[in-house]
Amino acid sequence: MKLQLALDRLTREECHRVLEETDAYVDIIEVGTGVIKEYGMDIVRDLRRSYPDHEILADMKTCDAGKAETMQALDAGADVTTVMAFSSEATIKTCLETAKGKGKVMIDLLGVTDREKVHGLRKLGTDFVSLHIGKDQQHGGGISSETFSFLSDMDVKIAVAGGVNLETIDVVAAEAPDIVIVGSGITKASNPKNAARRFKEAIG
Ligand SMILES: O=C([C@H](O)CO)[C@H](O)[C@H](O)COP(=O)(O)O
Repeated sequence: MKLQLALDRLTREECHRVLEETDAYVDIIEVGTGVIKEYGMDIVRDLRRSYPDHEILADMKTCDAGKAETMQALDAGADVTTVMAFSSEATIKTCLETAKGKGKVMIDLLGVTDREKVHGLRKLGTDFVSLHIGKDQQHGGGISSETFSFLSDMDVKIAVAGGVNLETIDVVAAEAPDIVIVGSGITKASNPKNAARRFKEAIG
């Protein structure tokens, strides 16, 4: 299991500050959608330069213009970009084809409740998805073991995101996803370094 740190709702300086404290425990640096909206591809290039040995995911949340947005992210130095599962098949196929040989595409299942949709994504060539409970949905609870039943028996690489905290990490880790994504559980902690260390220890 890998730990992905989601940098969301932070200034450029705060992104650097959090990473200086936590990088030893983080496998994948996620440049969050809001941070990209604020600073553009420049922040992806910036973090690529500062962290040449880390995997970097640009959370583009692409839903159209798949070729241009995938190239933007990968050209800026991201290893992984994201596309929304609810996008058209044409967009998802374009993202997958564009990234071939250059990087990876994670398909964000935010809002998807139909397992047939995931079967359809598999037919398009998807092998990497994220189970995601969005920020605005988290008042109903974050990720739990029930979230994982949605993908039971599906042969895909799974990342999981959405309000994962130190109280829920053991339940999440027990489901053994490939990647656990944590944002505010680390970035808003009183001691981000300590929090990152505890998440990393919990996922083994
Ligand atoms: O993708 C995310 C969300 O949609 C905001 O852009 C977050 O990175 C993801 O939810 C993880 O953050 P936390 O929920 O704060 O752990």
